Amino acid sequence: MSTVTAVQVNGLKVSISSGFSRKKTKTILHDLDFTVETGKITGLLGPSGSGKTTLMRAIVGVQNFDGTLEVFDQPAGAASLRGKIGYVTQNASVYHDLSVIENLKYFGALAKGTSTPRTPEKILEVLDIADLAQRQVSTLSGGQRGRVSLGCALIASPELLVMDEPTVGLDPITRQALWEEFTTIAKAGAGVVISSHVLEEAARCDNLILLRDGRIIWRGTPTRLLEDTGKSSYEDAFLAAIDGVRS
Ligand SMILES: Nc1ncnc2c1ncn2[C@@H]1O[C@H](COP(=O)(O)OP(=O)(O)OP(=O)(O)O)[C@@H](O)[C@H]1O
Repeated sequence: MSTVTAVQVNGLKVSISSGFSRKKTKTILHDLDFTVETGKITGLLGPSGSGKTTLMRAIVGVQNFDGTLEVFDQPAGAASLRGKIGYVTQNASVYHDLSVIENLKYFGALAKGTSTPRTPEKILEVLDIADLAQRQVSTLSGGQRGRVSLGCALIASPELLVMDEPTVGLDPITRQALWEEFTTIAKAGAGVVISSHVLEEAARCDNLILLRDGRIIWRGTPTRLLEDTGKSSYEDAFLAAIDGVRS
């Protein structure tokens, strides 16, 4: 399978105005350059506040920025990208007063016209939530709700899937199942960008981008991260990289 560039970032900078007169400017992302390819999982790792969510928001087109950010050769946020990108936010974005199947049908209907949606039944099967189909979302546990939210993003068969800590707070069995699903999605040809706090999950990514204070401090494969830092665990390697190894 040939890979194509899903995301091309050059000189990306995000600044936010704050204060009473909005005269104070804080730079959140500094001059980032990287690419994301289809067919691969790109992991965004970094301490809390390092800029992972802001970067994902820029990729999906809901964050102002300076520099160049193209998704499938279109400027981020272009109308033509609608339906091509699935975005899973940290907080489950689903309708709590609808059932699981109603949510899936709704998001599937929205996707019609811009992509070829999967069937709700397929999503229930893939995410192993068929037994929850008729349940109202408000009655689900946090982890179950997260899976439904993921399902609502997956139903559009996005060509680029951007997920902000989709496995946070989930039990190891569910995490394992979801990572298998992410791998399947990437192998089927989509680009997958995923942020995570669980450093051992880094091993499941094809490429890693380590962020600190809005700067990329290291980029490469998981194996190279261990080699470059001389560590045997991703947790130690990450801490070593944060302490100063440069790509
Ligand atoms: N609207 C905003 N106004 C001011 N500062 C902001 C705003 N949005 C984000 N920030 C700041 O930008 C920095 C990066 O935030 P961001 O949420 O992107 O980090 P993160 O790596 O995703 O963090 P976490 O892992 O805790 O979710 C933080 O210092 C945050 O406080």
